[in-house]
Amino acid sequence: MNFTVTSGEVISLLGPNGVGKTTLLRTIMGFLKPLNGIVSLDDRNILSLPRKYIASRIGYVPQINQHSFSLSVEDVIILGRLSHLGIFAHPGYKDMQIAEETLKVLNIESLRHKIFNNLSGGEQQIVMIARALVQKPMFLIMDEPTSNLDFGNQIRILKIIKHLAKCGISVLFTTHLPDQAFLCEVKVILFYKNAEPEIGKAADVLTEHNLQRAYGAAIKVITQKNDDGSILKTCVPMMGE
Ligand SMILES: Nc1ncnc2c1ncn2[C@@H]1O[C@H](COP(=O)(O)OP(=O)(O)OP(=O)(O)O)[C@@H](O)[C@H]1O
Repeated sequence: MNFTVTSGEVISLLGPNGVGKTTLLRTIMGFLKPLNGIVSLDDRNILSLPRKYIASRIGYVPQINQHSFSLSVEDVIILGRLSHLGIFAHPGYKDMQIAEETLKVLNIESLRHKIFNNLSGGEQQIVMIARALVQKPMFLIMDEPTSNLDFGNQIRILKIIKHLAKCGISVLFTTHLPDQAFLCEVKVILFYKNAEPEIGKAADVLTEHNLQRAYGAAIKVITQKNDDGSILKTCVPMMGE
């Protein structure tokens, strides 16, 4: 597969469990060596770039349950600033201010003194997003960022993704909910188990035929009109016989 993520572009990766979405994200970040081909960042092979440089350009939010911190939420978020600091430097006023703003934007100020390990899965997820955002990356990669979140927080994260894109930040995120790709009107990459992935606009790629092919289940794509006249598509998996 071949694709480019331009400034301010949002791409959503969809496909069945185990098809390789996380593996692709880890390869893009240079954690894994590609079996074939090249991942370029700023026109340079990512494998030739120092880890710290990559961390200052790409923020990563892994799938939940991959982190354990006996630190306060505030301290976990501040850790995200490390890629901008010298080896012996301590976070300064500017770093604290960025962390403060991010706590506010994500509406998690009340969690600041709580110990990360004692938070609920959804709360931990939002803190990990905050930790990536304080890096001020030009490119944010998120692996199922809304998987543990209630509807309110799912929408909050999707709005943040749209806001980041408007600010010129590129976002690549995996999801098991095609509705999110429709809501954000993003470009999607739909993976199949035994075929080349399909890349394009959500409305073109996420058809009933393609979704059934990808997930092996009948999925209805329902079109409805919003109050403002705009069209919204939503997916409903069918039980079948
Ligand atoms: N470290 C590893 N060593 C060996 N195989 C691995 C490793 N990590 C993942 N795999 C395998 O690679 C395949 C792709 O896994 P990956 O996690 O990329 O899938 P995914 O599409 O992200 O799945 P999900 O939607 O369930 O998160 C799976 O078969 C998985 O078992």
